[in-house]
Amino acid sequence: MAVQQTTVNPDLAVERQNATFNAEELTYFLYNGPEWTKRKRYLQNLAIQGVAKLKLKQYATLSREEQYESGLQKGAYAITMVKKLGLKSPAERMLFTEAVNPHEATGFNLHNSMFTDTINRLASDEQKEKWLPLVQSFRMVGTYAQTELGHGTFLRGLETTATYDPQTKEFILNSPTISSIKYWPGGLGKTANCCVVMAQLISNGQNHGMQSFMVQIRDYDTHEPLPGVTVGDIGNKFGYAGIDNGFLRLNNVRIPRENMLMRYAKASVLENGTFVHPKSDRLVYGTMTMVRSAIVHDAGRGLAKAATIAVRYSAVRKQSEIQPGAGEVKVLDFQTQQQKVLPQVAAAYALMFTGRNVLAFYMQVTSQIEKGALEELPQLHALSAGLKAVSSWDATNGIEACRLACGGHGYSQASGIPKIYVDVCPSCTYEGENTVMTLQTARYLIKCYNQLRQGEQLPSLIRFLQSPLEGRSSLDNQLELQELLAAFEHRARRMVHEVGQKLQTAAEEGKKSHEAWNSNSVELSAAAVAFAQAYIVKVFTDTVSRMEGKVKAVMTSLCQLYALDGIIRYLGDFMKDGYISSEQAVLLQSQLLTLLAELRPNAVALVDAFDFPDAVLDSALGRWDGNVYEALYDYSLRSKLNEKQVLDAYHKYQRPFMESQWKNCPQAAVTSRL
Ligand SMILES: CCC/C=C/C(=O)SCCNC(=O)CCNC(=O)[C@H](O)C(C)(C)COP(=O)([O-])OP(=O)([O-])OC[C@H]1O[C@@H](n2cnc3c(N)ncnc32)[C@H](O)[C@@H]1OP(=O)([O-])[O-]
Ligand SMILES: Cc1cc2nc3c(=O)[nH]c(=O)nc-3n(C[C@H](O)[C@H](O)[C@H](O)COP(=O)(O)OP(=O)(O)OC[C@H]3O[C@@H](n4cnc5c(N)ncnc54)[C@H](O)[C@@H]3O)c2cc1C
Repeated sequence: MAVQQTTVNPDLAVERQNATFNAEELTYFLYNGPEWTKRKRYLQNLAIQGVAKLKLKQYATLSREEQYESGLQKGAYAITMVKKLGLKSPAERMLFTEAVNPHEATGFNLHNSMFTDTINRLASDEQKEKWLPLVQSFRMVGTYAQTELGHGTFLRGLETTATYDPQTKEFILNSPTISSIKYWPGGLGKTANCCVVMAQLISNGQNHGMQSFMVQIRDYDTHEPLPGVTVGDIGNKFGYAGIDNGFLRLNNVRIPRENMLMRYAKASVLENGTFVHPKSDRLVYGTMTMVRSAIVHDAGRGLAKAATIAVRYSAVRKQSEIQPGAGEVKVLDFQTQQQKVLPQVAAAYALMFTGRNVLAFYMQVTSQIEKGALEELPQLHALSAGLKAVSSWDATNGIEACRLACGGHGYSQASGIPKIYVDVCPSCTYEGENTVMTLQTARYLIKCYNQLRQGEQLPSLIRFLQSPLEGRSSLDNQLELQELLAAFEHRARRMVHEVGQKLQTAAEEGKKSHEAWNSNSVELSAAAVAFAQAYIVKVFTDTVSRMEGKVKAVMTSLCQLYALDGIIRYLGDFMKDGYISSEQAVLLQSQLLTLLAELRPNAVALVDAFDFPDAVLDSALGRWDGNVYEALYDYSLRSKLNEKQVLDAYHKYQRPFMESQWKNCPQAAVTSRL
């Protein structure tokens, strides 16, 4: 029987009353004003009511197969409604879809994202004209098949081949080895009937590197695999149960010449098999850059949900006394608890702001690329790769910190946090494994360092590298945002210069550059992280400068907390060259604690401002009304194990085992009750 509660837990209500700012105003800032906020709420309510009508069981109680089915059902519903409502903007589509299947990946995910985006980006106008109507009407359901069993990171090592046959004007696709089997693409196993396959293009006996090809893998009507195609689901994973990540083996599968994606037409294979190089070999990597840019905001939003759950729960969970005899306190009143959850709130805001910023940069560079100007592509690649790594690492660690902050109940699926965690943490791996991504960023930073040595001007993104290395931080207890930013930029500058110098020395000593690179790669990766963190602090400080009134005051403290938390975590980096002195370090540590106390009364309002509906959080602990115990008990009553009092497993295994144990025990036969 469901336990009903309508009133708000007074412990949570009082938190909202005590806030020093109006959470609604911050919500307006996050969602571009009152009108957009209204629209967001309208769309999310519509989605939630629509899903309720589907009468689905709670996600956490479903088996893998049921989660896959529920994913398709909800995915289909979301797509139908998005079309019906005519939602064109990515933000509207994201908000609607998030409310339908929050952190529940579906078989359609890759169709809607990487598959469609790759066609838009890499297909010629004629190809788009042919495919997009089929894609949009779901006659074609696709995915992005790049990774193989043997290689995900090293794309030049991919083994799938597309060999051009000038006689028939076809490509012949093959997976020549076990390690060349495509492995991991989302929706490939059971849902997709087509995919963009990344394969080595071989023409006139020459390998021209990775290109993309449209390959039909299943019959449009029967959905059976086509001849030469072996395809299936890869099996259960750490999470992502709703999505059929798949394998694909191709054996002499022929596709017409026109199925090579030919947007950058000069990259196409002429009928006689001559290959004409595109303006940049890296244009074929464009979809990955787009998703890496999008991951930053998604990581922040995932962390924001976990932080909402942990903060609200910490404000209603009472445990132990601070003052002996004075009664139990909210766990949020413990300084240690504040130190666990408040930096996560700060990081969530920081990543969401940065995510918007990098997406805007992505759009700007993409429109330049469309006009043939590729100058800013290296900056975009370096920035998106580094931010993707730092944001997904921070969100993953932060979500886990939030789960631990919820004590035992955090371990229950009812908390909602495990579902968020398993959805966010693979972003450390997919779209470029994080360490590999930081090393890509480092490659760019070192290039800039070398340009600087040649006396060249650097692009604005990286201009802070030009400032002098000497100097000391002026940080004091005012925690000026510009001083905090200066500290992050100084640290990044020092780290890039230091490792750049090491590479330079190695070169002068005649060491091979690739060996020097590998033996300095821990430092190179750390320098890239420092660069990305400085960028995030910059975006956060710039964003706060555009705020007003009480919201600005609170967000300034939150920004200070974000920066201070980073400085304290990486204190060695900041002190190494004496930029921050021991006295300043002591001061900053105590300022961090002061900030925690200062922000404590606003903790609930800060997470309320994210404006997540209960259905999106899907959490007994993070619910708006704070009635967590009723919700937890209700969740338990609905456990499948509770559908019967005595389970078949009792008769099949437990009872026979018990009997086998007690048969030699004389006392055991005495009674059936104690
Ligand atoms: C819902 C989840 C769905 C998930 C889906 C997936 O996971 S899908 C699967 C996701 N899979 C992955 O994410 C796979 C990850 N792996 C990769 O992306 C690549 O193999 C690599 C980048 C690691 C190396 O690539 P490489 O061996 O070709 O490169 P290199 O190191 O020899 O550098 C050569 C030059 O290229 C430049 N450059 C490189 N990338 C880009 C770019 N995107 N843009 C622009 N430029 C780029 C680089 O800066 C360098 O420039 P420089 O200095 O010469 O001027
Ligand atoms: C949930 C999920 C969904 C996915 N969806 C898709 C999809 O839709 N389509 C698709 O094509 N793929 C997909 N992938 C695959 C994903 O893109 C790859 O797993 C990812 O790119 C990492 O490659 P890898 O698995 O080969 O890791 P590896 O490269 O084997 O990484 C193993 C270790 O080696 C290290 N390493 C590797 N190379 C270097 C280097 N050069 N320098 C230093 N260290 C290195 C890494 O840091 C890591 O510690 C998905 C993966 C997951 C988990």
